[in-house]
Amino acid sequence: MAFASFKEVLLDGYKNGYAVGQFNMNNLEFTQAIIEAANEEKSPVIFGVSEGAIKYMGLEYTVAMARVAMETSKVPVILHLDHGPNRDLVMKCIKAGFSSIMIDASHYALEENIRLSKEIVDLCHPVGIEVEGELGRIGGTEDDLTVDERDATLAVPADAVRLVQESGIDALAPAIGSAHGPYKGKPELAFDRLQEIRDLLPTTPLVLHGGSGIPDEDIRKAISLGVAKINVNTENQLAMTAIIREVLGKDANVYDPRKYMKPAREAIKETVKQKMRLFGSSGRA
Ligand SMILES: O=C(O)C[C@@H](O)[C@H](O)C(=O)COP(=O)(O)O
Ligand SMILES: [Zn+2]
Repeated sequence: MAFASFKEVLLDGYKNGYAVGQFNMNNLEFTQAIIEAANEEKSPVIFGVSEGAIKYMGLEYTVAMARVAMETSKVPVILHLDHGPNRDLVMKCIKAGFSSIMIDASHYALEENIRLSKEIVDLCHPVGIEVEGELGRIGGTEDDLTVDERDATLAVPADAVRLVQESGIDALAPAIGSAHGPYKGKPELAFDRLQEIRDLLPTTPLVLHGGSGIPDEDIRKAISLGVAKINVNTENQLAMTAIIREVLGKDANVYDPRKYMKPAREAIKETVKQKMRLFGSSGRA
C-alpha cells in the first residue's frame, strides 16, 4: 500500500461536488481517531502536519504513525505538509516519506510567492509529489504564528491566476475571510471572491483553511464554488480538551492518562466523522 495521490483525490472531490477533509495530526490519539473515522465513514482522508507538530512529534514518528494508519486501512490516505515554510523542511519531508506538500509563501509579495512556490513545484513534481500554494493572508493563529485580523487580506483573483499558472501548483488556498483558530464573531466568507477565482481557474481545486467554526451552510456553499479540501484542527483540539477537562473535573483521583485519552480520542473521532458527512466525502472511498 502507498499513500494516495493528492491531485487525484482532490480532483475527484472537485468534479463530484464534495471536499476531502485535512485533519491535523497532533499526537498518536489524533492519528488513531482520524483514521478510524475515515474507515468508518469510508472516506478519503488527509493527515495535515505543520512544522510545529513535526517539532512536537518528531519527523520519524510522524511518518511512522501515518504509514501504519495508511497500511491498516482501506481508504485513500494522504500525508501532507501543512503550511510548509521553506525548502529545507520540504526536502526533509519528501525524504521522510510525505506524499504531498503545502508551500506557504503567502506572507511574501506576489513575485516572491510565485518564485518560491515554483521552486518547490520543481523539486516535488519530478518525484511524483503534488503541491498546494497559498495566496492572501489568512487571519488567526496557525501553529506558532498569529496573523492579526487587521492584517488579513483577501486573495486577489488576478494574482491567483498568476500564482497557479506561473508556479504550476496543483491546488490553491486563497484567503477568503476564514481564520485559523476559534472565531471571535460569525465568520464572513467572501463568496464573491471565491466565485471569481473559481471562474478564472476552472480546473484548479481550491482549499479552505480555518475550517473550524464555519456554519454548515457556508461550508456547503464553499464546496459548491470549487473548494475540494477543507482543513480542520481547532474543532478537534477543542473536543479533545473539553472531555479531558470534564473527566479530570469529575474525579481528582484520575492519574492514568488512558482514562482521559481514550474518551478524548473518541471525541476527536466523532468530530471528524461529522465533518466528513458535512463535506460529502463519506462513502466516497
Ligand atoms: O494550526 C495548525 O496547526 C493547522 C492549521 O493551520 C490548518 O492548516 C488549518 O487551516 C486548520 O484551521 P482551524 O480548523 O481553524 O484550526
Ligand atoms: Zn491553515
